[in-house]
Amino acid sequence: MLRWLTAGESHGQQLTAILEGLPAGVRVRTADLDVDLARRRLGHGRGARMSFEQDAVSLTGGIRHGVTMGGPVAVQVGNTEWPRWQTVMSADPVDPEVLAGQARNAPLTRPRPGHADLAGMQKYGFDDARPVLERASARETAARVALGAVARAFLRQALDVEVLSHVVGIGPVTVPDGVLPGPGDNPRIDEDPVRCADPATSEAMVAEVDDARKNGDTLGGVVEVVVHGLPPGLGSHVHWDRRLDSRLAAALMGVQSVKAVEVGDGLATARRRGSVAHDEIVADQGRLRRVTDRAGGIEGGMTTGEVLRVRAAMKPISTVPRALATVDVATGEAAVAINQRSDACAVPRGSVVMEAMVALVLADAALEKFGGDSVAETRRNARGYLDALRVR
Ligand SMILES: Cc1cc2nc3c(=O)[nH]c(=O)nc-3n(C[C@H](O)[C@H](O)[C@H](O)COP(=O)(O)O)c2cc1C
Ligand SMILES: C=C(O[C@@H]1CC(C(=O)O)=C[C@@H](OP(=O)(O)O)[C@H]1O)C(=O)O
Repeated sequence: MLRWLTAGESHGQQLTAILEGLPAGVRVRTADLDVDLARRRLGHGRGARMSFEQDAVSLTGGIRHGVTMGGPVAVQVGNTEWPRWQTVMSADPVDPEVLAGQARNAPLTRPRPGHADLAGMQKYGFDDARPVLERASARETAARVALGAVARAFLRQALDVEVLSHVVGIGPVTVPDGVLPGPGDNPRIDEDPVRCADPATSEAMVAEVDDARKNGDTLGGVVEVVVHGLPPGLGSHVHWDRRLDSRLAAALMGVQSVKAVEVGDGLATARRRGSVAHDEIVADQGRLRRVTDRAGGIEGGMTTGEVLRVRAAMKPISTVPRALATVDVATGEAAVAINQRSDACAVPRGSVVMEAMVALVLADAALEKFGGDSVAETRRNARGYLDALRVR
């Protein structure tokens, strides 16, 4: 079983993440994590913070000379803005007079509709949104992306699996049907300002983001994660919490701002007749494959061996510059919501986070199926299984 956990606040000293259960022998370097962390900072519509802050990543456990040793992999993602926040976010108590002089420490009492502020303040008994937003913030996704890079290395080395993603919708602008990136397409997609695989749609998406920003507004959208090279049989039909679709949905729903998850053709499938909803099976050079992939590579809670496609819909950023109505909880009076700097649209950045979540779930499902205390053993087990399938 692969387990992972993150800790840390948006303006804290660092994020900390642990990945437990990975076999020995996975080749992974700090530079591999840097690549994905840098991808998570890009995209038209990103906020100011993404350009001046850096992710200072270090691998602090589980890896020696670029190879995992079988113990928990520990990662730190330092926040380069920490010197400006170390008083306000100090773990130890600070002299109240020193704190009083810090403008950043002023209580945030005008909760933003759409963010975690109000529900978190009510639930935890705070008069200030700071302790809520610090952990609710998607800054935390940097830690997940760092672990996702490790999971991605394992999937590649054990199974030749490639996880990639593209943006299929921003606000009302959507890609035409049938746009499906191939295994080597991520670098090309990364070059696009909104990580869209279709150049004409990308231009319209950029215009939509510019228009929203000009009007003091924000946008959400839809991301599709595409996985090539999966064997059939990851996940299981036997129990709801072992189904791969259920595990993927939970992982993607667990990303800040995700409001819907769709597997394969998802909602469109519900509108079709059965005769044109499913993927017919043919024998092809000793292998059983599907003529279409409407199911998005999952049937009965298990991979089919076809391309996996799963979509996540992100709501618009809740820190809306044209600030929304709220109540100042300090006075009980009507007010406008907290509104400082913010992303206008985080969908391109979000797509990299979704890749990480999918990579972690798939790495877990692969280890459950094939086991292995070393990546070589996992690979051998997977080969044996695939050979047996071919014989049958
Ligand atoms: C990559 C990423 C970046 C985000 N950036 C911002 C942001 O700059 N400002 C903001 O208000 N919300 C941002 N969000 C969304 C908030 O984190 C989200 O609205 C909040 O956690 C509440 O969402 P929930 O209701 O889904 O939990 C971002 C989300 C993601 C995934
Ligand atoms: C810091 C990151 O994202 C942040 C996520 C976020 C939110 O509310 O989710 C709000 C913004 O932070 P701030 O309000 O301090 O400008 C984003 O910059 C990051 O992704 O590294």
